[in-house]
Amino acid sequence: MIHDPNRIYVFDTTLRDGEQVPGCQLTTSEKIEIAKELELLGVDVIEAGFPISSPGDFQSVVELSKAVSEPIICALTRANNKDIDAAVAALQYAKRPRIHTGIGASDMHIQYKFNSTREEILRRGVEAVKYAKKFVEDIEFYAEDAGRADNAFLAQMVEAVIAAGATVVNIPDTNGYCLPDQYGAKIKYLMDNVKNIDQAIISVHCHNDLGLATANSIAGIMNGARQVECTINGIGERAGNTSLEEVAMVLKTHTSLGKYTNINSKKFHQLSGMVSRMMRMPVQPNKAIVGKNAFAHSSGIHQDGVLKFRENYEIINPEDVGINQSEIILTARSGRHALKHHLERLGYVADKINLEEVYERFLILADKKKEINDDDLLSLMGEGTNNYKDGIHIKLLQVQCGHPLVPTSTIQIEYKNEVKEASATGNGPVNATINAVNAIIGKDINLKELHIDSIHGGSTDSCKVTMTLVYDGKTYMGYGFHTDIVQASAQAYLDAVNKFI
Ligand SMILES: CC(=O)SCCNC(=O)CCNC(=O)[C@H](O)C(C)(C)COP(=O)(O)OP(=O)(O)OC[C@H]1O[C@@H](n2cnc3c(N)ncnc32)[C@H](O)[C@@H]1OP(=O)(O)O
Ligand SMILES: CC(C)C(=O)C(=O)O
Ligand SMILES: [Mg+2]
Repeated sequence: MIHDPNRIYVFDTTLRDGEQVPGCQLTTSEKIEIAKELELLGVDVIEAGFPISSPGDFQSVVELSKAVSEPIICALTRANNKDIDAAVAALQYAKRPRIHTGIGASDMHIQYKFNSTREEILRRGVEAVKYAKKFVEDIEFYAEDAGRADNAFLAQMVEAVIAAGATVVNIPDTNGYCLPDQYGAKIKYLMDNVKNIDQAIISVHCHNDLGLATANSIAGIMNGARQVECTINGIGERAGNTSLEEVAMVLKTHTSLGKYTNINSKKFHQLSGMVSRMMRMPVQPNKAIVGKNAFAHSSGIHQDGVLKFRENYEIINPEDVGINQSEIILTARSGRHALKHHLERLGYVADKINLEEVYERFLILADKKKEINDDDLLSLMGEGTNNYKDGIHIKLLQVQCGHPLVPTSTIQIEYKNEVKEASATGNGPVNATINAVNAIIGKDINLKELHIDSIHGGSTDSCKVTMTLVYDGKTYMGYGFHTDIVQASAQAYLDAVNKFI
């Protein structure tokens, strides 16, 4: 244990509370894969399962104990000997085992779940800690539904279980009921009123029924809790648990709080995807930190602001959570700055583009489509007649080909208000067309690569032509779209030529 009071221990319960969610059950090997990633993430404790619950969960705790060396491996039990025996057996290979036992602490649970009394429940909790302590040194006690429990009784319970040997005491807001100031005050009450509180670590375990799990956890930490229980992507019973990535980033972003964890946040993006895929549990797009849109900007004013200075609209550097860079999503709400940004990314030279004209057509397309992707942009640039100020435009194109003709192309192009025409032959209609263009512009151009793809497939489809030209030692890309392969190729060639002419 580290004795710095500002070091917050991260207790990950993705594989226990997270895995309780319907449909999220994992095989042992999937659990091991996630556990190894959690170890690399830097969590301090991995709650591996509830061994009494099924032979499969028991075996998972056994195998995980063997596979993971650095974090503490924790197993959950109810406050009874049978559950604890199972946990002890499952943890036999753990290098640093912990038993997490406990019982309901609210009057609601005491009366309506256990049909019991405070005294009896307190006795059962203490007995469980004492029993578990015979086998494992590190015992965490949970006072279930502590969020709704009477503070004076809770303090009595916490003091008694610490005296019985609990090393960590978990104060769960099991039903996500508390407000942040209530929950913070509850932790403070315990810190101020439990005589032996310095002999244990207080842990926060908050559920998200009112969307307050992260806020409550932070409130608990700021009032003396030194361990936070959480899950990747915030998965867990009902509305979920506190999300690990949110708590870690709150503490990292607000350095003035003076608290820190051992978490390597650069792994968040990858690990969130892995947990989501394995548990078949999609992450909501607007989820903080790891949602698809957490670093995506889609309205023109924001996009302009981000492009000018990232921090105008980003409080977190995406690289800090494992995302290369934020995204500028083109929609009908985007402006010219965003459009220009993407066209430049695709190789178009800004001061050669007729931005006003392209933007006008972009808006018409964007009103019909939710999102404009690269193919749409290339299509807009390939199909437009006035995309380039002073650029070369095709006025006419005619080809003759087929067996046994010699492929011949005649092209008329307009450049700076002058129309020029040439004909040429080639080994095919595309080659003939390129030769005809070269005959007009008279430059030494090397066509390095040519790709022709249909966009969706089928002979009635539009095709996309991508060309790479080398001119004067520099490489230029060009794109063309058309249902006619030769027309699309001529467009792609001139698209690249317009970038340097
Ligand atoms: C807040 C939480 O997340 S707690 C963890 C929740 N996770 C799970 O429940 C998943 C694993 N659970 C299971 O596999 C099963 O429920 C088992 C194996 C634990 C128990 O199964 P069963 O014996 O069939 O009991 P069942 O689940 O129907 O009922 C729970 C029993 O445990 C008792 N119980 C509940 N919590 C506790 C506790 N902390 N300490 C002692 N007893 C408890 C209930 O009062 C009830 O007992 P009763 O039969 O005397 O009324
Ligand atoms: C088992 C306990 C810690 C729990 O998950 C809760 O109270 O939410
Ligand atoms: Mg829980």
